[in-house]
Amino acid sequence: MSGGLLPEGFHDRLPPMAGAASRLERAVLDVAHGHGYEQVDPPLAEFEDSFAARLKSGSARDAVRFVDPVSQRTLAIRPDMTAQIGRIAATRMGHHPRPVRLSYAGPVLKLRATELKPERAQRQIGVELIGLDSVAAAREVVTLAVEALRAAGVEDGIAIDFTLPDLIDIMAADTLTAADFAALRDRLDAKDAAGVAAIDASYLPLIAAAGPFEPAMAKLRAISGDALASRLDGLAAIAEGLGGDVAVTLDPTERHGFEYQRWFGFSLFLSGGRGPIGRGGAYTILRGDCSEEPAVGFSLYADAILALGVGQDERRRLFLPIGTDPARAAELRAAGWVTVQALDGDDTPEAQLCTHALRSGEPAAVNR
Ligand SMILES: N[C@@H](Cc1c[nH]c[nH+]1)C(=O)O
Repeated sequence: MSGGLLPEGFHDRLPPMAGAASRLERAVLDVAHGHGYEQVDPPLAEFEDSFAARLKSGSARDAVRFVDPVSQRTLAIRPDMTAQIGRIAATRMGHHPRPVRLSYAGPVLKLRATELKPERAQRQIGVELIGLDSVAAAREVVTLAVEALRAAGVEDGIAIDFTLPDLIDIMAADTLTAADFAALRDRLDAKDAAGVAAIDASYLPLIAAAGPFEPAMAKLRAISGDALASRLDGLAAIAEGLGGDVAVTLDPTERHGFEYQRWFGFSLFLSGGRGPIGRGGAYTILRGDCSEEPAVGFSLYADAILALGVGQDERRRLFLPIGTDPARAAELRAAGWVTVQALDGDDTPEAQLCTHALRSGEPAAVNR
């Protein structure tokens, strides 16, 4: 058969990965629940405009779209869940006192894959805190992301890279022509020092103000003067909440993957991984009545985390020969065993991928 069973970028999750995926999801949502975040579960697809217009600077660019034969309207499959959480907070939960703390988990579908991220069908697990984007709110969300990863079984190797997605808007929008401003953003995105210097050499130090957090912050403070002082103090306070075992870096002009995040954003990495395992930051929700509402949150990318082996517990399965007393079997399950009952006399522990077999009423390791 040509082309395989599934389109490129789609995959089945088999045992034991599918089990690891649901344990990861549970662990993250439980930590969020413990901090007051309650779960919402929006649908897989909705009106395209919801994705395009709910978040300031958001778009439906990444979404697979189709015309719904029933409503005759264009629907989009969600490429990201944050806009849906924003819609819920702004509409059906619009009357709730702020801040509102919500969590979510579910599949998303990207229109295009990239070389670094060939998967189109992915799963997000995240939280959004709606109504505030203060330093205290940001600090809560960032530390929650780290706590959730730890609860999911990540012991070490967590790294956070902070960015200031609207930094250039603040520093340069009023001082450059629109064309130069666009070119500057483009060259900074490409980290092209010669290109930046050709537009305005005074922005060149921004490229150098990247790397380990403290020295990069010092460089950025030196360049940016008073305009950014309060933001940089805020960022320092967020980073301070993380403790010494998280590697913190700053890449102040990084905008890739931060379409709608504004005053601060962050990418999460695990050592050994190729790309980010999550992103987050502060953004603005557009309410239907033209008013705006600040928010902050993060999404973890389950597939990227699972690819690093997180949450795969040792498989321990106990084979129960035919005729095993059901009461004894129940006792063993209550003691934590996974039991696999033989259904006929020909069945074997090996065929059932069992690590143990019940011999004379007690579990014994199967020699393989
Ligand atoms: N949903 C964003 C991350 C985010 C959540 N909240 C704010 N930002 C992403 O997946 O990249």
